[in-house]
Amino acid sequence: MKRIDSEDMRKLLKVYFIMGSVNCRLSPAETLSAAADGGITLFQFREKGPGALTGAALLELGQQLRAICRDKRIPFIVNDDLELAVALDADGVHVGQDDLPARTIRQRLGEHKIIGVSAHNPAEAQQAIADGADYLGVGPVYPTSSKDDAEAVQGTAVIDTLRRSGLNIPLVGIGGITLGNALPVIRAGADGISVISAIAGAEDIRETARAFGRIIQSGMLPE
Ligand SMILES: Cc1ncc(COP(=O)(O)OP(=O)(O)O)c(N)n1
Ligand SMILES: Cc1ncsc1CCOP(=O)(O)O
Ligand SMILES: [Mg+2]
Repeated sequence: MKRIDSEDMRKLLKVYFIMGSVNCRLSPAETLSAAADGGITLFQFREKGPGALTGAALLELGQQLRAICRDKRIPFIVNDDLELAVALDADGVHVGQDDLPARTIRQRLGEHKIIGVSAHNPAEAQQAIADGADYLGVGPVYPTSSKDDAEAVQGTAVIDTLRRSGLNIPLVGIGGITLGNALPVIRAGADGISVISAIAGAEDIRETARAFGRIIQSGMLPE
């Protein structure tokens, strides 16, 4: 099977929801099901941070969330952990600058899986593309409390810089994105937004996911 087409990738990135058990107010299964009902377009299982599950419990949660994604027809990406991704038959893997190189992931998974790479500047983006990345995660755009070791806040300027340098690869902005500040990320050139807390911690998860979709689709804030 062949690599995902760039235009199909852009569609999947519109509302990219990321979470693990530590991010959830409800159970992870309830959280993901509600977000899926609200129309998220891609999901990343990121079991990370204080209190994160390991071993059999990690695998069990991964299997549960993977099954929900299959049922709702949402592609399932695993953060960092290539072996977990293989065990769960994930649709792809996301890696950062301190993780396994995208080239290694591509060699192991083959052409048909989705590979995402975090990039903070044009040089990292170029390397990711050369290594076979299908999309980039760029940020943190705004301050975030969901990642202790996040790089410095970059604002939307970093996305603008990447696009002005001629890079056309599908990309999402990430970090501190809310319903109120998502539009500038899209206007700077991102194909979508990637969100943990604004969806996982929302009072109404389904409606919040739905509202993100409307904003990204229309390019406008609701009345
Ligand atoms: C879509 C997306 N973009 C960026 C990241 C961050 O990846 P990384 O820099 O490896 O940090 P961790 O998430 O592993 O802590 C991401 N996970 N997803
Ligand atoms: C994983 C990650 N990478 C850069 S910022 C971030 C956390 C995003 O979480 P939130 O949407 O809650 O700010
Ligand atoms: Mg990582």
